[in-house]
Amino acid sequence: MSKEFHIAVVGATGVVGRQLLEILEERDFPVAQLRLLASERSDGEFLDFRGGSLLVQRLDEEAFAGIDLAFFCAPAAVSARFCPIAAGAGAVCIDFSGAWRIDADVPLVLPEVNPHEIARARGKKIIAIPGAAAAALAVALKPLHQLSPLRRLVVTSVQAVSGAGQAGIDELRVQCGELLNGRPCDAKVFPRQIAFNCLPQNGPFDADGVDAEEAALVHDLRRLLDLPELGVSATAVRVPVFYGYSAAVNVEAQGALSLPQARAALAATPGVALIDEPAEGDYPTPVDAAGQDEVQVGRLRVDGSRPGGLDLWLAADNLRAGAALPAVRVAELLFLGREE
Ligand SMILES: NC(=O)C1=CN([C@@H]2O[C@H](COP(=O)(O)OP(=O)(O)OC[C@H]3O[C@@H](n4cnc5c(N)ncnc54)[C@H](OP(=O)(O)O)[C@@H]3O)[C@@H](O)[C@H]2O)C=CC1
Ligand SMILES: N[C@@H](CC(=O)OP(=O)(O)O)C(=O)O
Repeated sequence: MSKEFHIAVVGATGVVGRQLLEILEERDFPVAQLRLLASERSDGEFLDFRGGSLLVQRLDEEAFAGIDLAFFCAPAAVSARFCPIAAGAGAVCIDFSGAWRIDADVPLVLPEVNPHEIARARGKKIIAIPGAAAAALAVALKPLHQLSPLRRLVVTSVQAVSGAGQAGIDELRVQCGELLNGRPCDAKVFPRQIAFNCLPQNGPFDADGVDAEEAALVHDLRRLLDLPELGVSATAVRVPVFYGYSAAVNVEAQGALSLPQARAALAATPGVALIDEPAEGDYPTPVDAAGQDEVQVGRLRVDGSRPGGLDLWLAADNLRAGAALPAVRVAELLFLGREE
């Protein structure tokens, strides 16, 4: 009989955690035992898995005994504290948060983009998954970089409220209801009203006015593409969209990027869906990307203002394509030797 694994999911009740359970089920990951962990708020709740109901338990230091693989889909502070504890108990940790991505000793893996990092990940106990924005961008930009090395990017990152977890979704829903009924609304999760608005802020600003999400996007993208010197100018905007990450990207490559070449390279890339029929009004949107495994790319245009210039627009499901699916693929590569 093939081996089955003892798995813990920290943050199982969150939006990423629930998406992860769905994908483990869909892809038939061999699970001997699934231990669902969350904060004390969810202690005693049940979540569905493979037709049954599993109890959610409060995360504590004893939670990782006998666990082979622990997915961490909780806030970064939880990962920072508990990944070493889980690793000490013998588990391999796959972390979705930003806690470990800047640690050069921790592999940052996205199977479509840097599968060679999997070799480095073997033997490591903590492995990081990139943020959803960097993941979607890296998948779409790698084939263009292979055509002509990238010199500089200008990215406007357009992020759904689900990027801020279940609380972000709830805040948009409540604010829409209040405003449509002529009542004032409170902002608790986001810094200002998000309903019917756009906020050029996703995290705290540093002393230079750079938003934490922008800095993380630049860092993760350079690391994934193995281009530490890549010029990236990023602006992250939170928009009143429930699900789906999108971005407008201006690419400057070292040599000319022709449209037919770029289209052919993107169309041939696993993990990319080229949706680029502007005359028929066919282009990616976050609503269409939600629920899909691929990063959708379209609106390809030559940027005639500079040599090697190209503009594009992309959209991807931030929870699925940008987070839970890459994490399960990493687990498949590490534990099952499964290749796509
Ligand atoms: N949302 C997205 O698009 C993406 C998110 N990520 C990262 O994934 C992680 C999870 O995000 P997301 O699912 O959106 O967030 P949610 O807020 O929806 O879920 C957070 C989860 O963490 C649990 N949790 C919170 N505090 C603790 C604690 N002290 N101890 C144990 N569990 C705790 C929550 O449990 P409870 O329900 O009991 O509160 C819940 O299960 C974050 O690190 C985020 O940055 C990464 C890529 C994309
Ligand atoms: N921060 C992203 C979601 C995400 O990718 O999480 P992380 O910060 O761990 O990369 C957002 O707000 O939309």
